[in-house]
Amino acid sequence: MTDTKRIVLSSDHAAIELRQAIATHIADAGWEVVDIGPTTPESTHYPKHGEAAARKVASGDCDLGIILCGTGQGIMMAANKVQGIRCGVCSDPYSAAMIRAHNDANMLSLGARVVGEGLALAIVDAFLATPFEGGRHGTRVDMIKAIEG
Ligand SMILES: O=C(CO)[C@H](O)[C@H](O)COP(=O)(O)O
Repeated sequence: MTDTKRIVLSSDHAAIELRQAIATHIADAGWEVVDIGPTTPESTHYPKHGEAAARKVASGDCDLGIILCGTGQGIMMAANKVQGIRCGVCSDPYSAAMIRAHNDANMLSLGARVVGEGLALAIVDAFLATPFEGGRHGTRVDMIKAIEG
């Protein structure tokens, strides 16, 4: 585990069970979990949940975020509209490690209709265990930040 501790979780209706499994898994591993729901299975709209989680990270209230929808794609798109957010969708642990190591991603997105629970937990573990490498990757992340203005 890095020294980052506080993780916000959110999803739409397609990913409530997987989100709750991830919350339990990372809390058991010692992370502080801020699960902002939703908790009921009614159909909802992923942009508002992606934005809400992203604002927790962008404000500094949380260090990292994990968000989920059916594919992980829509909620990732919403989160990335918030200034300061770098969120990637991952379906494998290698990519999850690399978005931390090379891209300094502060949010991970998962598709609950794409990955099963075991793979999702492995992806989350890789994301949370990997620090940003800096160096040449810092130059490139600074270029991403400059696009935001
Ligand atoms: O993956 C998603 C967005 O990228 C959503 O979870 C998905 O579009 C929801 O679909 P439905 O309303 O049919 O459950």
